[in-house]
Amino acid sequence: MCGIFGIISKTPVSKTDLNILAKHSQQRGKDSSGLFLYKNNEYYVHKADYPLTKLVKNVAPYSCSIVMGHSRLITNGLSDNQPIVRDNIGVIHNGIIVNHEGLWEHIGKKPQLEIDTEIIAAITQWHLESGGTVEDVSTTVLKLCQGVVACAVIIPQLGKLLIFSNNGSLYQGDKNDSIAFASESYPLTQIGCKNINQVKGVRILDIPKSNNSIYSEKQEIRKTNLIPTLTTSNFEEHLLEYKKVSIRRCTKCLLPETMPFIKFDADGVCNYCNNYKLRNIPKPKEELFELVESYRRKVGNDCIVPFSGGRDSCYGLHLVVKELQMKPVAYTYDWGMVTDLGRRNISRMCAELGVENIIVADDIEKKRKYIAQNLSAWLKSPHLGMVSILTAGDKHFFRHIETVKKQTGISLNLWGVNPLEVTHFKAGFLGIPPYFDEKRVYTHGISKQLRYQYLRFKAMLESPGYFNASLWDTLSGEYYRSFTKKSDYFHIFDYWTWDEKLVEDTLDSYDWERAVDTNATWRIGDGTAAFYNYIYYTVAGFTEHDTFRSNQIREGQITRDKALALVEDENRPRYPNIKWYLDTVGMDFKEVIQAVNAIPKLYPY
Ligand SMILES: NC(=O)CC[C@H](N)C(=O)O
Repeated sequence: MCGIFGIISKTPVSKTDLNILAKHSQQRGKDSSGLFLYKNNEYYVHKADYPLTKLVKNVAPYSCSIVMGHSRLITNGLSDNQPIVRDNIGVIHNGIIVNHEGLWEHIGKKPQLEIDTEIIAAITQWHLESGGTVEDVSTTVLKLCQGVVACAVIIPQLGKLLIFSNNGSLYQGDKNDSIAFASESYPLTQIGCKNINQVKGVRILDIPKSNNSIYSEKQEIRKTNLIPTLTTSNFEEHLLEYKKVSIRRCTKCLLPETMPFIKFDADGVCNYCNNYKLRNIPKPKEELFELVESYRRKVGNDCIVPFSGGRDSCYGLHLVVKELQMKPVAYTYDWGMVTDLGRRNISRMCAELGVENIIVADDIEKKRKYIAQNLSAWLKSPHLGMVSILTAGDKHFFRHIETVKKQTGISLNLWGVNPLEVTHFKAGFLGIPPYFDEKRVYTHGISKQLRYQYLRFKAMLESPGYFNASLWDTLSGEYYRSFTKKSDYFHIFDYWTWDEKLVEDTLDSYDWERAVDTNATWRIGDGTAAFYNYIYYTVAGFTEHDTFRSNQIREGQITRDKALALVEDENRPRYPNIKWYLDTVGMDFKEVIQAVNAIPKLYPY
């Protein structure tokens, strides 16, 4: 999530160290920035709506002996920035406190800001007012708050700085006679810290006492709303079509005649069924235990779990911690299309399992602008084979995982990818035939990739708007997705059966949040899915859900009738989610939906 850091020294901080720490923090969030400083016997807060490295340059706090920084991925409260100050207590926080709204009543106080972080200062004050000790502040905060709390709490009146976390996204190290902390260990090694250790629990440091108010510089409020509040209208909701389509389907699974490259045999069974090889047959778990043995470490984390916050990676993280007994780092790439709910589930799981979360956050405004450019181009010449351009930006996930491996020194990756999630059809609509022997692969053959690029280029020529600033972003992401060598990785679901009921029941035990607009639990952390599935359904009469449920039928997990009933429910347009998507990319709901509805259907109508 956000990146936080601090240097607590008796002499002016090193400019080089400060720049390194600020730069690294920015990897974790770059929506806004903040500094907390001590100079001339006073504490100061500076906040800005631009990157932290720029703020450091502008404020130039090089004569200060205490500098703390915050590089924010905004999740709660757009109108506030960090550090927050309340009752003259300063806080910088990484994480999302998922129950903050309910806590205000418990402590008998009222929020003054929108941001969840404020509750940390308020609980601290409440604890101290009720006669609690400084030593126990963190226990009280962590007992009450659900979700990740990795923070620094500055109490000038008492001359104390507390740094604490419930998931380990916080490290501390020594350098000469100063102390430094950061969200990750890597920048601390870069500045040459010794005795670097992970902070799970609390460290209490002495800082100069001051009874004066923390001086807070007025902040600018950003213009682009990165976390729009949902405003709904019946008019818009009614624009969304959901027509029952009468369409020929495979007699065994649900795939319809509009599925690319589908062929039915004399019994009406499709080639996807006839070529299907069972996927959900786990190998003995002992094999995986043996494979990972040499990666285990006595101290520190030993594997990376790619972590989107969706149901499969959340369940995978649970298995890695609870069953495989490993100490993972959960790696998340936030490109601006992780839903608020997805972010909250990331926070819940990491806090509950005590797992460090390394997040790489992209330039969210830019990424969303790219989506808007591509969506506008798409709407000018709608082509189902080009829908995937809307999610091209997330492929940089594969680039950043390499950075995370390098920075943590951990090579082992354990993936929780659902074996039944196969969506051939997206490239199928572009003209790429299904490759039935495919397992879950992360590397596509070069020739397949070239063919894909060729067909896509042809489709792009139909709408010149595709040749926009995002093109390099798309191509470079795909390059990393397809061509970088992947080593030291295993799939959790090669060893544990993927059983939907078990997955959902397990996640419920973590209070995993479900979506308000669908009964489905798949893809609810992905802000793009509701919209692209709306396109597929409206034009082709099926969605990803049909392909997923069809695999479950083939695996013998559910009957065809049950699957049919499920997709009828799951394919319903998800208005709040589609609205969120179009709001975040800044597109007009009515215009976009009317354009989608007007696309000629692929089925008799
Ligand atoms: N990404 C984060 O860690 C967010 C911290 C806090 N919830 C905020 O919105 O600022």
